[in-house]
Amino acid sequence: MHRLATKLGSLRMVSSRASPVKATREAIDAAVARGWTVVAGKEMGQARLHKELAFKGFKQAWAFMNLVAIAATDLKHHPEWSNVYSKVSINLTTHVAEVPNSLTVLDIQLAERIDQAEQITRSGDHP
Ligand SMILES: C[C@H](O)[C@H](O)[C@H]1CNC2=NC(N)=NC(=O)C2=N1
Repeated sequence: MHRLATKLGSLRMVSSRASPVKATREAIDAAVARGWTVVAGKEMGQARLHKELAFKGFKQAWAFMNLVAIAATDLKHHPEWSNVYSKVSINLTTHVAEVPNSLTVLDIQLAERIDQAEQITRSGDHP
């Protein structure tokens, strides 16, 4: 009995998080209209949304990244990004998309939150 219980317990450990669904064409087009680029996935990779941002300086770039970190934590969906001084380069993709090699609603939601974070940061007074 013990072994069966252990086995069942391990099964329960499997994440119940459903795979995020494919983003709609309209949502992707809206992101592209806001400056995002769709990069087709490589053989093993996933399709991704890409954006490059330039800020006034490092502090403003960092303030932006801090806002994005909050959004990513909320969504449990995280960017693949890099920062060089005032520049931030962002890729959004879903590791376990329901439809392989597709952009998902989480990529779209995070892109929307990133664009809000950009507007907030640029309206602020971060040198
Ligand atoms: C358990 C955790 O929430 C998952 O592994 C999340 C973490 N952040 C993530 N971020 C991204 N971009 N894709 C994912 O599939 C993903 N999965």
